[in-house]
Amino acid sequence: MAIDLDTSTGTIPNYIQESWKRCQSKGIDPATIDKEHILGEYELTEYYEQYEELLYYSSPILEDVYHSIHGTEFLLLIATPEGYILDTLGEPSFLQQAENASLRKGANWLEESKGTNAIGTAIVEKKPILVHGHQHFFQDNHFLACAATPILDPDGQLLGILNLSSHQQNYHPFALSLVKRTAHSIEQALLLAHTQNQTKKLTKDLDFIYDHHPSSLITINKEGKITRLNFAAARTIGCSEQSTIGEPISSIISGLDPFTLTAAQEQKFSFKNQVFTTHILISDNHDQSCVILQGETQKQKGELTNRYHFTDIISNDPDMNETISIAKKVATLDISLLISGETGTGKELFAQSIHGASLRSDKPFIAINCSAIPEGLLESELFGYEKGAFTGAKSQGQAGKFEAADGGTLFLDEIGDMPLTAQVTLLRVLQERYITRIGGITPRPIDVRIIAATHKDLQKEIEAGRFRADLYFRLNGFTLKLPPLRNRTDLLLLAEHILSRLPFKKEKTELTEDAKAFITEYEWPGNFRQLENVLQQAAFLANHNRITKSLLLSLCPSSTAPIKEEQKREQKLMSLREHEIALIKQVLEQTDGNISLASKQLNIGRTTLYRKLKAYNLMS
Ligand SMILES: Nc1ncnc2c1ncn2[C@@H]1O[C@H](COP(=O)(O)OP(=O)(O)OP(=O)(O)O)[C@@H](O)[C@H]1O
Repeated sequence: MAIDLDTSTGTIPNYIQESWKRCQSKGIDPATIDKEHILGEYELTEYYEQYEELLYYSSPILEDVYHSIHGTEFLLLIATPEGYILDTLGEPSFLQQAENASLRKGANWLEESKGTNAIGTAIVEKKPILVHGHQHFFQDNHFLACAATPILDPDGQLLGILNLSSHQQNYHPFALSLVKRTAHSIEQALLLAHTQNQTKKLTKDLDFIYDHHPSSLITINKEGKITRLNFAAARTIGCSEQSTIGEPISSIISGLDPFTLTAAQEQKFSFKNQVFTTHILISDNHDQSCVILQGETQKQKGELTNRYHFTDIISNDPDMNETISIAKKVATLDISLLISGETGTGKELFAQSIHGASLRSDKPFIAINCSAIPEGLLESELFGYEKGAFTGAKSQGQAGKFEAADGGTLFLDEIGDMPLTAQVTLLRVLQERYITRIGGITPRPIDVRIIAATHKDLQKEIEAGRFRADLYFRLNGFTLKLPPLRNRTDLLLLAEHILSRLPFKKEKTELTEDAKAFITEYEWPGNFRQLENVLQQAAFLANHNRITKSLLLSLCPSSTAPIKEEQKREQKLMSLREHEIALIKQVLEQTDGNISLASKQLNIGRTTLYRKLKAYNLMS
């Protein structure tokens, strides 16, 4: 039978006429439905996955609708924008007829397959469609009355079609409005879920920004107690998050009174030898305030401020404790000190702590690394120069480290690497307590305490003619020897300390029993710094916040087992050395030879890097 396209009666809606024309132009025969393709289980599952969200949020709503119109002969269904029916819900008495007409899961109801029909035409028109009886293009479907409407996703894109079908005799005039209201409820549910996800994501992003913000951020409640702090704040105040949450901010940061903080006014206070400015952000409900601490580094003429104190030295080792108590005593005596110890044993930590406990603590602590400065420049760095003293000199001249440290402490790191000519000048300065800038004639009095440090055996250096004996005796008012990690009995305490103040980790990281055994037995050639590096990396990589022995082994180059015997140690040091040389070369290449950048990437001090470059003959 041909469809009568004479619509002069005006009873056929336009969208039906348009659809009929589309079907005719495609040559679809209204008398025969083509052999249709019904999705198999596998294909259907793929669609279920693709439209999981639509099905998840629509099914409880469809259940509700089903119960409210229960008893009438109808079928509710959800179809994809590709026309495939994904889910059906209906009265068993009508279900069989519907199935016979292919209103079932996996069937396709695009106009191309089924001619004019509510699902297919709603997909084309993207609006609610009612197709009644003979308005269906195929004769076999004339018994149906179907109302369908698009379901849009939160971005307004077509996500699916909701359709209500019944026998045309049972057609209810409210069918279309029911379908529209139901589709609207599904869209609302999708929108709500979408907004909640967005909010969650935003909260996550804001959390990330808070945690990783370079400023120190501390959130306090109305009672002035800390409710949250970020990594920078934990570093600034030197406490882990676990130990500070719930504590009054004034007990953690003495000098900061939370009750006098206002958004309008900054407050300045002094903490750990630094001046901090607070800015405050007050949240809407005034229950939580975010305090921003901004440190103003007290750079007093020099380049390095005193940061460490004796309280920063972690130890439960009898020898180390003895060294600390001696250091505390000699700190107040205004004599020169020599600190010896392997790399990473804490020489600079001690030097800063001694300065902090000395009568000079309010004056500068200036550090200079004698191995890091090219031989020809060391003297001008130490003693300064007058204008025009040499090519490239600043026109107004420059004060040296001795002048910068005036009244305070000058830390001469790696003194064993100081060239002999500079040793002569240094000795003269220490004897006369005057310096004369290079190229100048005016002697300037200086009042500086010298703390020198070395990882070398200076006695051997003297014997080899590389270090002046008279300078050694002048520097060595007292010698502090720092034990290497392998001789210490408190490695687990150090490890726990390092793990408790990880800048990037909030949860507690634990060591398994075999990891603890490994830590106490391993040789740790890089001492504290190596232990710290390895544990930080391990904490980062650990599964379920548990550091295992095998993880530590993988991070300690060339270590397959704890190494105690001499022979094994030799072997390890050899391969460690090779590994290290390759790594240093690679990083230097990547950083174009920039020592600061390279040392940062290698996570070692500039001093150590210079020393290694020298030792491995890598200085070009
Ligand atoms: N007992 C300790 N307690 C806490 N931290 C320590 C301790 N010993 C060393 N450290 C830390 O180890 C790192 C290395 O210390 P430091 O720079 O003082 O060593 P160093 O002997 O001067 O090293 P280098 O010879 O390579 O310059 C620093 O981050 C320091 O804070």
